[in-house]
Amino acid sequence: MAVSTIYSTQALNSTHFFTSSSSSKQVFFYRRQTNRRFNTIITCAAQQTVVIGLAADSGCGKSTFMRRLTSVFGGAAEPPKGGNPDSNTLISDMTTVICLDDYHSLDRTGRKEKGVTALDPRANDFDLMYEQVKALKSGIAVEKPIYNHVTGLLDAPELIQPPKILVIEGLHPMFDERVRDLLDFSIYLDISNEVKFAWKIQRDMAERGHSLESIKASIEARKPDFDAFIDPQKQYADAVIEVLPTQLIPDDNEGKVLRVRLIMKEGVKYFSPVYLFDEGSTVSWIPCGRKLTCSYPGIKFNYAPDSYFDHEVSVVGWTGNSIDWTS
Ligand SMILES: Nc1ncnc2c1ncn2[C@@H]1O[C@H](COP(=O)(O)OP(=O)(O)OP(=O)(O)O)[C@@H](O)[C@H]1O
Ligand SMILES: O=C(CO)[C@H](O)[C@H](O)COP(=O)(O)O
Repeated sequence: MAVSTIYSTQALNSTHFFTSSSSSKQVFFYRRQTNRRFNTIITCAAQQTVVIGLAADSGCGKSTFMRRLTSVFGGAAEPPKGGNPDSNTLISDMTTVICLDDYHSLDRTGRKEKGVTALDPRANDFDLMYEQVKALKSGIAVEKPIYNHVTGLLDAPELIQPPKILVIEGLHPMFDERVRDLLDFSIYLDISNEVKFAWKIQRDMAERGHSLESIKASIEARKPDFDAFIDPQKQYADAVIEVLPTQLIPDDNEGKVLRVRLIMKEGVKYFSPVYLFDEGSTVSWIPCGRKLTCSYPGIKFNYAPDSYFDHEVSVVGWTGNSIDWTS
């Protein structure tokens, strides 16, 4: 039996955890609460690698979310020491995050020649992805390829040792059934088009030197493949985080205040969905205006059972000023 607490907030009466086990090998996580209200330290004694899948389109916050996730498990996440400076891998005390872009079978030129995007399964090697994730899960090191985002080429492989927690993040962690079956837990970041535009435009203009027009064109060009190959994966996720524009501020143009829905599958082994106040009930909560530091109603929460792709889920939703997980 294993327990890992991902997040804990006293205010919401919520403890979010998942567990993993097998008959022959076991994984144990122990939670030690610190004095700080929102801080949780996790230690882990693992005999089998736990595999977490995180799926989302480009610019939808995978790296940002991953930084928060790995920090919950402890230690700073850094690229492999002494390795390729353009490696996409991040290693911390307990986790290794590998980016599934490394399984692109076609480099940038190859994709251009064949007229396919990186989202297209034909541009990715799912056989190798499956073999390597399976090996790591069984405790075997692998020589994983590197897709170099600076040059657009496939670089020499890097050695990846089996970690306690392996996170596979990228466009397709739940696309191939064999890879999907290796996941102990899966998360899909479902970012609405408006928010995706805002995040990607701000990042790609500031950090990657792209023009507004080229960013818009790239999002549009990817859309058919996104709809065909990326978006459908959310049906398989144990948790979906939907990010939408807020409805709290009428005619909001800034797009800084967001509305988030955490959709948690019921009946997932070792995963207990969080709830507000009373499990199974339907709750809508607007905190007292006198206690808010912003204009009323600055924040709103709700919680209810629901259905999602034919399965039962619990949904916690919130909108307001305090939901930026980038800091
Ligand atoms: N929760 C959030 N709130 C506000 N902004 C966010 C949030 N998550 C991500 N962003 C912003 O969106 C941009 C893209 O995020 P990030 O780089 O994490 O995406 P990504 O999915 O890893 O992208 P890529 O695959 O293209 O490298 C960043 O500028 C980041 O600051
Ligand atoms: O969707 C992506 C990653 O999430 C990238 O577009 C894909 O990996 C190709 O990379 P590049 O544009 O650097 O050639």
